[in-house]
Amino acid sequence: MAYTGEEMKEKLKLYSYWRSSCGHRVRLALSLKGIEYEYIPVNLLKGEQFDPDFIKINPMGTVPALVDGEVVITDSFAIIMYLDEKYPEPPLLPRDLHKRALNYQVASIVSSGIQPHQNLAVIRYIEEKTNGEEKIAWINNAIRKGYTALEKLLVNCGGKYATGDEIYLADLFLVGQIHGAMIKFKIDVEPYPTLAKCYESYKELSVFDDAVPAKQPDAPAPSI
Ligand SMILES: N[C@@H](CCC(=O)N[C@@H](CS)C(=O)NCC(=O)O)C(=O)O
Repeated sequence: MAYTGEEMKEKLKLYSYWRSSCGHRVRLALSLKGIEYEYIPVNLLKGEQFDPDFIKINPMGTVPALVDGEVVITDSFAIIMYLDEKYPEPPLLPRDLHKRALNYQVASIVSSGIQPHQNLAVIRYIEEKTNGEEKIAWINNAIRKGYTALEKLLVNCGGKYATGDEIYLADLFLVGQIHGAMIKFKIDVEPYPTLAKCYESYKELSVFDDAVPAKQPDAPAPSI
C-alpha cells in the first residue's frame, strides 16, 4: 500500500539533513510505508538548525521535524510512532509482546544510549574542551558499549532482521545508527555478528537504498 500526497490532502514535510541518523530512521519509515513527502534540508554544519524560523518549528534545534498540517512532531521516535498509527501498513511493531518489547528496547538504546553521545553538538563541545583524541575515544566508547548491549539483546532472535524475518522499528533504528557510524566515524559492526548479519540483509532492500544519506537531495554530488 502507498500513501500519496493526493489522498493525504497535503504532503507531509520532513525537515532533515542528509547525514542525520535520526532523519535516516524517519525516511526509512516513510519509504517502507510508501508515504510521499516533501524533503526540506536543514544544513547542520552551517548551523541552520539554529535559524529563528527553524527554532519556531523545533525549539530543541535538532532534526528531524515532521509537519503534517497543523501537527508538528520533533523527535524521530515520536514521528515514527505517529506515522505507524496514522499509516498502519506495514506495521512497525510485531504483535508478539516480547518481540514488541525488544523493538522498543533497541530503539531506546540507539536513541538515548548511543546517538546523544555522538551528536554533533556534544562531540564539538568535547573537542573544544579537550582535544580531537578525547573526542574520538568518547565516540568509540559510546558506540561500542551500545553495540555490545544490542548484540546481547538480539543474539537469540533468529531471522534475517533484528527480531525475525520482518522489518520492524528496531531495524529502522539499527540501519541509521550502523550506517552513520560507519560513514562518519569509521566504526564497523563486524565485531558484532548479529548486528552485522542484520546490516547485510538491509542492504538487499530497495526501500533501504532509497533512504541512504548519499541519495538525499542535500547530499553533495559524488566526487569523480
Ligand atoms: N531525540 C532526537 C534527537 C535529534 C538529534 O539529536 N538530531 C541531530 C542529528 S541526528 C541534530 O539535529 N543535531 C544538531 C546539533 O547537534 O546541533 C530525535 O531522535 O529526533
